[in-house]
Amino acid sequence: MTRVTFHDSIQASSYIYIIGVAGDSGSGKTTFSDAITAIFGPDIVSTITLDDYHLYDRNERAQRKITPLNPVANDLDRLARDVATLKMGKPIEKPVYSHATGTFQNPITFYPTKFIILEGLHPFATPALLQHMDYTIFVDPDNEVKYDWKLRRDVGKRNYTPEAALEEIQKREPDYRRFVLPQRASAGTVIRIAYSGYSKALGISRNVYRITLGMKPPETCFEDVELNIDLCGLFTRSTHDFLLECGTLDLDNRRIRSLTIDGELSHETIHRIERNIEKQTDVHPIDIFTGKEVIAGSDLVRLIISWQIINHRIHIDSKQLKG
Ligand SMILES: Nc1ncnc2c1ncn2[C@@H]1O[C@H](COP(=O)(O)OP(=O)(O)OP(=O)(O)O)[C@@H](O)[C@H]1O
Ligand SMILES: O=C(CO)[C@H](O)[C@H](O)COP(=O)(O)O
Repeated sequence: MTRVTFHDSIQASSYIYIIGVAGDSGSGKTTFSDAITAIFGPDIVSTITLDDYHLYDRNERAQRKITPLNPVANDLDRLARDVATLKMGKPIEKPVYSHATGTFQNPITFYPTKFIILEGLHPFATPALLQHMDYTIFVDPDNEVKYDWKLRRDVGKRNYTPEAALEEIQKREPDYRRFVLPQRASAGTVIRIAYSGYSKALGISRNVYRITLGMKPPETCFEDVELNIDLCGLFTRSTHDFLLECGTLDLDNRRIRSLTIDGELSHETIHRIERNIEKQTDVHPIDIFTGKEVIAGSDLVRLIISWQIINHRIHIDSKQLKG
């Protein structure tokens, strides 16, 4: 008898699963979204960047003295209508904003895939948007980390001078606090990123940060999660320092459990999680870590989040079958 795989059952189902990834500009949303795509496979995942829903181009924003973080500078009503259409399995005519020129291009027809990631400044900022979200993530780096990343990215890839990029960063901060940060309170998952407690240089040279993953208690629990720490290997083979800590995040008047990872773990430490995901998804091999001897916190967090999404998605199907 042929076994039905996760991919087959997802493809056969009409359910469109929406993942909202919110955070400031340059906070690492795309980096996390790309990892989810790599784990699930690009045939069933696509991403919409909400920058495409800006109402004004770069010049118009400057003239109106408004930042893109202000919801009124974005067509969030159109976005909510488009998400509703996609949820019904129908295509949309999606606007396109170019960061290379700071202007709009011709719209494109966007066909829904089974998982759609909406990443940007306001993916669940209004009730109309929030109601369509199946899974919500808020990416929350410390200002120090965020400013360093944004400066490097905007100068390197978006044609800003260092002075202009810095001025933009300072100008945006009040609007970030007022309009984007409040979404953290409704996010199911919060990812906090700080420079490593071992050394700041590790972030710049090896992408190693102190990552804290905060999660609302999940509707469905993980199956067979083992953080397979080989104690013998820890003393004989492990060459890097790392820290794993279970704690509590007090944020936005709520208290959630958290897992903090700092430093570099040997690949063997997370091997068992990878294998479990492969067993559940039939994606063989999940190789986002191929060639890596050591794994950092953001790698592990991407894996844990993907696994939680898989569990939640399977749960939706089983609820529909029962109901
Ligand atoms: N986990 C990470 N580890 C190391 N560097 C990162 C990480 N996340 C992001 N960065 C760095 O920060 C820069 C900005 O990240 P990214 O493009 O993912 O942010 P973003 O939130 O999608 O930005 P925007 O909304 O402005 O497009 C990247 O160019 C990358 O170099
Ligand atoms: O990253 C951003 C928001 O997520 C940008 O700041 C916004 O899209 C405006 O883009 P640009 O500065 O290229 O005109």
